[in-house]
Amino acid sequence: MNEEQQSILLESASRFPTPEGVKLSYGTAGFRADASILQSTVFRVGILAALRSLKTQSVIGLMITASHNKVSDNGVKIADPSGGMLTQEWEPFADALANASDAQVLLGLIIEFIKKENIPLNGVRSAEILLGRDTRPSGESLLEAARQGICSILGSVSLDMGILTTPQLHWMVRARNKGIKSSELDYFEQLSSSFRCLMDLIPKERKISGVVDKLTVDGANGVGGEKLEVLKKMLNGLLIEVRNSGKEGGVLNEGVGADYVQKEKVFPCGFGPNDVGIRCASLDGDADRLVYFSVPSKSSNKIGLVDGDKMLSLFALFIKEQLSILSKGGDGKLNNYQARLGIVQTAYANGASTDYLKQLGLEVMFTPTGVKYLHEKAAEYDIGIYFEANGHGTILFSERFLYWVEARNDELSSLAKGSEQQKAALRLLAVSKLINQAVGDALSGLLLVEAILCHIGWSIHRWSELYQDLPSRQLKVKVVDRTAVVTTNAETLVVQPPGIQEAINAETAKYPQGRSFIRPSGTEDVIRVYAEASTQEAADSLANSIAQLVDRFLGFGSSQ
Ligand SMILES: CC(=O)N[C@H]1[C@@H](OP(=O)(O)O)O[C@H](CO)[C@@H](O)[C@@H]1O
Ligand SMILES: [Mg+2]
Repeated sequence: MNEEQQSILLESASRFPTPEGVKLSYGTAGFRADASILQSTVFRVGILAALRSLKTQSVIGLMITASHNKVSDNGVKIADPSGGMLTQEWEPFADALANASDAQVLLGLIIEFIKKENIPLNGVRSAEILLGRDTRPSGESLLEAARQGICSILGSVSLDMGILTTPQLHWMVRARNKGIKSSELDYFEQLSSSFRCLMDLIPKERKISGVVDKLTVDGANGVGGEKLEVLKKMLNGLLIEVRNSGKEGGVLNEGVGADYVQKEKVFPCGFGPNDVGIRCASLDGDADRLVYFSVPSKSSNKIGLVDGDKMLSLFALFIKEQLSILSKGGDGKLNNYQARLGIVQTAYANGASTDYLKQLGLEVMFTPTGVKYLHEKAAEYDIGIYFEANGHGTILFSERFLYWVEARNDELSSLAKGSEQQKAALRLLAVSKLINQAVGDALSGLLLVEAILCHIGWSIHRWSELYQDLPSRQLKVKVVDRTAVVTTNAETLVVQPPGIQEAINAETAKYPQGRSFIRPSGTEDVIRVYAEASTQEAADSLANSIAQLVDRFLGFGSSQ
């Protein structure tokens, strides 16, 4: 870095001092905090994005959002060239940058990192960053801070893509780096045309009227509702009513949204007793999470929740069926490919969903919590389906598999045009275009659910009855130091502190179908407790006992 570059960086960094006494960390979801203290963090993430772009010689994304958090919060995260999350190897550098005490320290860190990573400051390509933000009022000024950070690395270019859902920005970064059409309109066109394609491929005898009745969506008063209003006009054969689109004056995520609906298991604002029986869905604040629900009775605000596990099961059923149809065709040279279909869950997946998936003969893998882990695992398969119970997930198709399906489709076009095999190939290709390959995406997930329900002629109730969720309970426990808990085996076993896992085992063994685990949260200063058992009372009681154990071993009254 020459002197001119250094003095530009120093000058702009001095305009973004760090707030006193704040330590931030690039967790599972990037940096998040009250928006009023984030200017310097976002500025520095702008620098990080520019360096990442130079290092990879690719386009990088920078998204300003705090997802399902309250409206006064905000956050910032990076999309890597593939459209996925920032590589975990750079997270410590992100932490160091965000917490550097002043401009000089910051400059020192950057110079050292450029050297260590061998980042070409004067490479063939200069840095190029796509910027997106959700609807939070603080987004505009934070975006300006990001731009200043990017500009402080000489020659870097930032492109403001406006208000977007998080998955839209990830999708654009991926498309741009692949050299394919990458505008917001291209996104809508790809989703809507692949959805129409799936609908056109529904077998005539399965087109049961009345199934594709209207879908009613809670937009969390955020960006997802706004975008769905645009997308729904481009669809055929599906009626969508958006409530809480943000235009009605409701507050982002307040009593609305996928996180609220999934955690509280009650209907969101804007829904009520008149909605008994209808098919509803809820997006989170940046539209990367989706859950479905129905209102079972007029007399209560309780809902029937259809969560990420059930979406995963529906997708798995459909993909498995298409693969099986495709493998039945005896014709052609290309009919002997054994596609590997893998399912990825976390320990929070309801045990009944895992049993169901295993009964279908599917390979189910577990990773720690956080989509970056699930995504990585799913990418090992020809088709990898991953979901967190809270509704974040997608289906990944390997390049190799897609290449084969394209070739098989071409072969079938001449050998067996219009056959069931060819239709299955076309459906798989359409799903790979509809479902976001970069990251979980509520809008694309919603269209795939709708197309599949229509294809198999299922109501939300039939879907919900796929299996019966085991009663479960989640609790949070405040402890002295949550990092004292060290887990293994996809967070299902505790190895530190000694003795606690044995105590958990002994407690869990008392309950029929009992399962429980504890882990330190990656986004809150708590230990999370999860328990499942054959009845709700038993799950509650098991969770309470485990919480007491946590308190005994790690709480403020403990001797440790
Ligand atoms: C139990 C739970 O829902 N945990 C969430 C939550 O992580 P924790 O590490 O549990 O705080 O936030 C993550 C980021 O949004 C999300 O990926 C994850 O599923
Ligand atoms: Mg989100």
